[in-house]
Amino acid sequence: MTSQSYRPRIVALISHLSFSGHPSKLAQTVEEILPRYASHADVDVVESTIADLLPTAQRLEQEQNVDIFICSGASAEFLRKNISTTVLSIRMGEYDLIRALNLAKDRGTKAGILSHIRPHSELKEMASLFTVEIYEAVYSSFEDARQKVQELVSAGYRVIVGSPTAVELAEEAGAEGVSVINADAVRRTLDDAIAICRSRVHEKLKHQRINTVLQHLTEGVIALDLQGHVQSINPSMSQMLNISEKEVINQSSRFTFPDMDIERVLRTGVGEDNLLVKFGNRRLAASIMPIFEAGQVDGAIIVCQEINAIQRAERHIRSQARPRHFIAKYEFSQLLGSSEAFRQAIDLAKLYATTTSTVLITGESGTGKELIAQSIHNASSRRQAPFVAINCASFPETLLESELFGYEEGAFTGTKKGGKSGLFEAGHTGTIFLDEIGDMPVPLQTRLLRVLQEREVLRLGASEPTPIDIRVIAATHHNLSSRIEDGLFREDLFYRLNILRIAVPPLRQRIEDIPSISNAILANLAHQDPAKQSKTRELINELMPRLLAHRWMGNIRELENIVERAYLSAYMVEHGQGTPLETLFPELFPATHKPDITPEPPGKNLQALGKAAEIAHIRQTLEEFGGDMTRTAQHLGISRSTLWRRLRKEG
Ligand SMILES: Nc1ncnc2c1ncn2[C@@H]1O[C@H](COP(=O)(O)OP(=O)(O)OP(=O)(O)O)[C@@H](O)[C@H]1O
Repeated sequence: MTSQSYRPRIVALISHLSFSGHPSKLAQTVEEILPRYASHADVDVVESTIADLLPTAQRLEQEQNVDIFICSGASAEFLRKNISTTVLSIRMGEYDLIRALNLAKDRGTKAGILSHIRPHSELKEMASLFTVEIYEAVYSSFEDARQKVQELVSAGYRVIVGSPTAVELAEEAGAEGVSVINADAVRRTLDDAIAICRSRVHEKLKHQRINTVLQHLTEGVIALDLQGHVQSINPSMSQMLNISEKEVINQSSRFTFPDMDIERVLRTGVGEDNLLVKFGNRRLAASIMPIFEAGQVDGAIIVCQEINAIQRAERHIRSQARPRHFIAKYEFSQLLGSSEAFRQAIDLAKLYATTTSTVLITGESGTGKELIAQSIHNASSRRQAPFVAINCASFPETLLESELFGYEEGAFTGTKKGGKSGLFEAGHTGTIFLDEIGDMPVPLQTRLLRVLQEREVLRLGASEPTPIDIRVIAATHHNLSSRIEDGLFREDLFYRLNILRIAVPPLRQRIEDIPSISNAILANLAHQDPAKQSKTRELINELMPRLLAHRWMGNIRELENIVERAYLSAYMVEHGQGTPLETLFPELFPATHKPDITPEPPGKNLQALGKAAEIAHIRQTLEEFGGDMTRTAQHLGISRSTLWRRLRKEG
């Protein structure tokens, strides 16, 4: 129901000393004015004897869902005491009185006015205007009215002015009755009745709306009356205090909140905010606000929240705020390398991207572990959420701890106001990349294990953990098994991390990628200078045998460095400035690189050579043939793929 669609149900209940069954004059008057109410209210006229008044009203109450009864004088008063539905009395107005007095004047007699409960203050003045002697008798019940009429008639009052019942009583006593109730009085009463019904519905709907809000609020709310008694309590508050609505309604709030000075708020009308109250062993943040009605304090409202819930919400908000730098840049399509070994690693990574499990990436420094981690994140369902990366080897233990887990305000000296969220919280719903996990101090490994197991983090100095939803990708260049043996890595953490594993091959095990990766790095560097690009390419081609034979301890990072240097040197080399390549790229021409043993002449059966000598020999031959793998293989009497394998094994 809306307040617009609502139609008040009103019954005009007209009572008589005796009732013939024919509509009375008053009933006819009411019926005549009803058409003007037809569009916005349902009004019925019901007549009964005074003796039948109560049962009739009760029957109507049950059958018709009546909003308001309208009734005259003492009948209204009588009904009000006996039924719960609102009863409005049809009251005479000043104008009705003037007309009645005018009538009495025409009859040339003294007039008795019969008023129900309240006398008319202006009556005396009015009477002098009409030169009529009047007497006002006030009655409180029907029996009282009958007695007053008899007294007036005995005292010589021949005209009695009053309600329809007073008129009947006057006639019964042999006097003339003049009714003050006319169409105007009925109209006024009906207008009042409709206004009351509408404002009640409006209030009811307003209450329903407020109640719906209260029912769904996560904050606990209690409303108190002026005496501090509980008027209502919402489900959150019941749950927080672990008490049922029945237990507290109409009870003094003093027992519920002994720490709160509720009386002072009700007395002074000044509320209090940010209070800390204890309820059992729960800590609540509370505020109490006065409720004003027509400018006067009429009660108070208490709003409570669990401190832990506030802290949780605050952390959640912090972890939702995503700084711009928590973004993964790389995607699988940007990763260079088409060698079998690298493609196998990437295929695995792509497969892992479809899951949310923890991934452990192993491989030497500079092999692209972080790029693979970023690509997994960007190919996963978490791509819209943060990607947070931290190098566990580059922080001292205490700093790493606060970076990862955050801290509460006051956890140690120098803490920020409001504390600080750690990277686990910052990466909530996304991915955290823990680089160099093998270097993480053992005490932090224990805390990390807890995060992985419980999926919640405990800030330093906090008592309540914060739930988090985060995917962990860890990477290390260490051999974790030997770290475990040395007591530097927790075995249980290793098993937690080692769910999905990717081993990224070092560059020396995929030397077939060197030409294409160098080209791609160069194209990226020199895309605005094609001439210089081709000069650099010539230089790189010249260096290629040495690039293929190099040990690449820094992997792609090192290759990037060499290509950059080649780019910067290409000009000098072209202009014959004479700087020998050995000087520009000393790592590619190591003096120590010369094998300790004198190599056998080319073509000698490889089986006869020791392992180190074998590799040295292969490298030298490769150099002699300008990096040409096919000719090198032919010369050595092995297949091209064996040649690849031998060079890789060296790594
Ligand atoms: N497959 C690749 N394609 C393109 N660039 C690569 C590739 N692998 C590595 N790189 C380059 O090498 C650099 C180092 O890569 P990355 O940081 O991912 O290596 P890492 O294995 O995580 O090294 P570290 O263990 O030292 O942190 C990157 O900046 C990137 O430019």
